[in-house]
Amino acid sequence: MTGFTINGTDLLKSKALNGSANGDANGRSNNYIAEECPNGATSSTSNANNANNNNNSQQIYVDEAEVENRMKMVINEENYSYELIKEIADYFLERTSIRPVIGIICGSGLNSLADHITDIQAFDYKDIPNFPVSTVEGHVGRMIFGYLEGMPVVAMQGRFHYYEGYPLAKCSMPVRVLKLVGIKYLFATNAAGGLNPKYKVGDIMIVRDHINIMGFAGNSPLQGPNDPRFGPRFPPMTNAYDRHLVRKARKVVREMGIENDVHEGVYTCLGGPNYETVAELKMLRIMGVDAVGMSTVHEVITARHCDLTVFAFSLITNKCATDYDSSEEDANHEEVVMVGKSRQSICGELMCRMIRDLAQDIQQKNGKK
Ligand SMILES: O=P(O)(O)O[C@@H]1C[C@H](O)[C@@H](CO)O1
Ligand code: HPA
Repeated sequence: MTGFTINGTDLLKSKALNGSANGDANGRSNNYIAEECPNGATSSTSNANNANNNNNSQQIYVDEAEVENRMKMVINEENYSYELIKEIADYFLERTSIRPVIGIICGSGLNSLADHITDIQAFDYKDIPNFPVSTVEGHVGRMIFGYLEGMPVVAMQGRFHYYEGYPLAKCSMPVRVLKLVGIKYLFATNAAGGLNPKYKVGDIMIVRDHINIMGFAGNSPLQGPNDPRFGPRFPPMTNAYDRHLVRKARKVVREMGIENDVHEGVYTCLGGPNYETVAELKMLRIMGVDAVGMSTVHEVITARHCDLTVFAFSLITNKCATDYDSSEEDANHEEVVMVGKSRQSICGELMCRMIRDLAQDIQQKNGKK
């Protein structure tokens, strides 16, 4: 027999059909009953409704936990439960006494942002149980705990991208680990193509907002069952990039005297790994995109879902070509990483000054309490 499904779950393969260890003597373990309707279609009801169910359909009893398990498998093959993420967070908490307030994600070519961290304790991704590994050049693959401008921080030297083959939920799973480690702020950085014609290679764009293009196609890091211990089913994204931190960044940039090289704009993430066509870039520009990349958006969505305060900036590593006769060199990762390295000191200074300023704010706030 085939054709018994609830939410895509093949009920015929369910344990309960063959009698469940958790069920009653008849194998009626839990709530769900699948019915083969006379026309061969499948429907489901709960036990509560079952008393009135006196049609001639064949009833099959299914283990509820099994159904839930299978739903998770169907929706997200690599589901990280709260418990598993907590295990990863505990791995760190048991090995370091540093309790970070800020988490930093280093973008392509921006590993050196973590060079400013002192008293470091580093963990290679490959040694962390259940943690993915970095496969992209320019992403070292290390988690670094330490102090930056006196603030306890943790930095990811290397992030995970959709094009590496990781589902979005797995790409941004480390953000939840950092949340359970105790961070309150997420500082995300990335390398991006400059689509706004005013942007030059080497400029910095403070991210004011994003357009979640992958979300338009129904792909979200929050897809699948929601665990309210992380956040609500339907989180708002109106203040995704904290306005106070954006304002602070503007002030810091003025103090550094680099306001001509720094912009505020809208970032978008595409799936990659290919760079964009001219037609795609033209469309993105019409939509209001200033910089194009392959990361960050899903991390920010995950961070806001668990109520982290987010700041992000993009290093413009190449100019996007919006006409076919453009004199721009074809986008390439070597250039991306090279520009990252050549602008590491300015990006590092921006990060350090932001954290210094934020540390003062936090101290003041704590003093007032
Ligand atoms: O990790 P980020 O977003 O900084 O890296 C960008 C996007 C791609 O991974 C890569 C393309 O060159 O750089
Ligand atoms: N497009 C997408 N991702 C990028 C780019 C780009 O031009 N540059 C760096 N990352």
